[in-house]
Amino acid sequence: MMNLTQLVLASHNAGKLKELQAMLGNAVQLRSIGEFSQVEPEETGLSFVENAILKARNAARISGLPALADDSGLAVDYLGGAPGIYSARYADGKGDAANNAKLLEALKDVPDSERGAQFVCVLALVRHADDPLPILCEGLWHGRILHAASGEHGFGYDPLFWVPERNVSSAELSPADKNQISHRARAMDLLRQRLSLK
Ligand SMILES: O=P(O)(O)OP(=O)(O)OP(=O)(O)OC[C@H]1O[C@@H](n2cnc3c(O)ncnc32)[C@H](O)[C@@H]1O
Ligand SMILES: [Mg+2]
Repeated sequence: MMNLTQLVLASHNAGKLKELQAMLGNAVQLRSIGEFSQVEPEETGLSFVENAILKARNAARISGLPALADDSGLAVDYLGGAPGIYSARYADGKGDAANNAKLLEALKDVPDSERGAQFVCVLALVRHADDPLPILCEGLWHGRILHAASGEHGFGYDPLFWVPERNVSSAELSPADKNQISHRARAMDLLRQRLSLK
């Protein structure tokens, strides 16, 4: 279908690169878009799908290579699905710690029964910048927002995300365990099937 030995990952997030490369194993080598450009495209879409496609096209254009993008985020039930596609910018670009602090504040005094949340991941793969048929795969991971951060692994909102099937936070899972069950793992399973990898 395409030369997958040279796939560029359209992400400036080191945590994503690590997880996606671990999931792909030796089948495909991901090159970071950071090798080609430090400029991050503006994520102007209204959906995870639109932003994933936008990032993939931008990376393919800059690198001249097929590109994989990951647009992801945390949708909190009590907040009507926020921060959602704005998860990275929730605290106005001040970073993971500020995002987490803002989320805890927004859910202050909200009982466990109303703290449900989903991690969402959309992967978009384009063969070239103007590809008329991007491959799209999505994954959801259901959990609950904790009252305080816990755990050192992962990145982003992981310390606040309670994983009911394991009784730990997502940041308390080993990287290998997270990569078996996360939203990103589910999306990647679908992508592997679509590409006939495995
Ligand atoms: O757009 P790129 O360059 O890929 O990097 P980014 O970090 O800006 O990525 P997004 O725009 O997709 O925003 C994703 C947000 O959701 C968070 N997030 C996504 N997946 C996560 C995960 O597995 N664990 C914790 N937080 C996650 C992440 O920390 C960001 O705040
Ligand atoms: Mg982003």
